[in-house]
Amino acid sequence: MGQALSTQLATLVLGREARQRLRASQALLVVLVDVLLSFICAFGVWTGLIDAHLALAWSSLTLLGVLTFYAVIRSGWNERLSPTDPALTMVQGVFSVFSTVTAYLICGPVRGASLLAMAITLVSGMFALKPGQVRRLSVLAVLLLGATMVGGHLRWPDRFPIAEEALHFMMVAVVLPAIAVLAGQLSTMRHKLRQHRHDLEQALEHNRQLASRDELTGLYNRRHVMALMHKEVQRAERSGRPMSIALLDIDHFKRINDSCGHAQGDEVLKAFALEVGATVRDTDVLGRWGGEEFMVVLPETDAAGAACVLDRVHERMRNLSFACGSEARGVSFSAGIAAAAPGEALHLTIERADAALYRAKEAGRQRSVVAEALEATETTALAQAARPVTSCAP
Ligand SMILES: Nc1nc2c(ncn2[C@@H]2O[C@H](COP(=O)(O)OP(=O)(O)OP(=O)(O)O)[C@@H](O)[C@H]2O)c(=O)[nH]1
Repeated sequence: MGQALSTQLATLVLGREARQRLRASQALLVVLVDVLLSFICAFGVWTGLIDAHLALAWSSLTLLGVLTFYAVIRSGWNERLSPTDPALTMVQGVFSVFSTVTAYLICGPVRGASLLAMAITLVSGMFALKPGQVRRLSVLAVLLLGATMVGGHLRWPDRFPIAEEALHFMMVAVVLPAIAVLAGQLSTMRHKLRQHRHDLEQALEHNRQLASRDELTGLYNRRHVMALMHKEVQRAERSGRPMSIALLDIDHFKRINDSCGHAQGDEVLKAFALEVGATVRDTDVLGRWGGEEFMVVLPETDAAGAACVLDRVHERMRNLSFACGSEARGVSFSAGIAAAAPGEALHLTIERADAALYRAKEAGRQRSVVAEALEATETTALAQAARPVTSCAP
């Protein structure tokens, strides 16, 4: 209950989207820092070190500014107003420099303390800005403070004695550029880290591919097909809907290798995989079972439906040819189809498909054999014309 309330509150204050939440929380942190600085200012007023009117004006304007930044980010306008820097870091940095310079002007004898706030501005910029931006911000800060010190001394020599201003300026001129240099180093480290993370993600993706894909054809490998098959069997068991598998084997593939070369054999395997993939449904699973064998898993499809799909694949293969020397050759395949029987172990369904494939080869190749339970009925690619077209719809 309490957690739900705090989640709701966090969503209300920061929004939902992760990046915007981060930006809003950073803007709120700046608001918090400026509220605390306002308290310090109030303490300065109370001790008589800072003029009350000036302190009130400074606090009001500063808080109004940083709250405006928060409101712009929370409303999502930042993404429209500043697509290149949606966190508004640079604008907030410039605002902060001006606000700190103003604090320096109004803080009387304790103005040196406001220089710390300038350092905070640049340090916070280190985490979000590019090195060039932090450099520009530090140059702006040094110049603006320098001008303020000179102007302050010329206008009010008693309040801004030359020795103190020179000392403050030297501090600023050393510390702020040093922060800018550190920001550059931090940015390089961040860049390297990002690059490493990117490389790591790519390596992981490559490993994932290797674990589940066949390198030659790009199809799922046997292990992954098995895993997907198990899932499909479970789904079929739950829904009570049919599911079939088909084991495809290219006919006389050894001859292709022997007479056209292994490299051409590889090309045939790739072309074959493409053709089968283009024929089956997107929801079907196609994988390389090994060598010149391929497995198709057909969810929500009974044996007759699977035979139709395989007939379409046979039909398509008739148009596939490849060059073997100066000769154009065709590719055919045989297939064994098995519909998973309710409660049947997957390896038994595979065995039935394998036995049906064997029968297809035995019967003369370039055909599919459907295994029905323990019996098998034969269909040939040519018999497709005799089937009702509707049952063969893709
Ligand atoms: N080019 C190539 N050949 C492969 C690959 N994997 C297996 N083979 C070859 O595929 C051939 C399979 O031959 P067989 O099992 O005798 O079968 P087949 O010649 O297709 O004869 P049937 O299946 O009876 O029609 C073997 O010569 C294997 O070396 C591969 O990745 N690339």
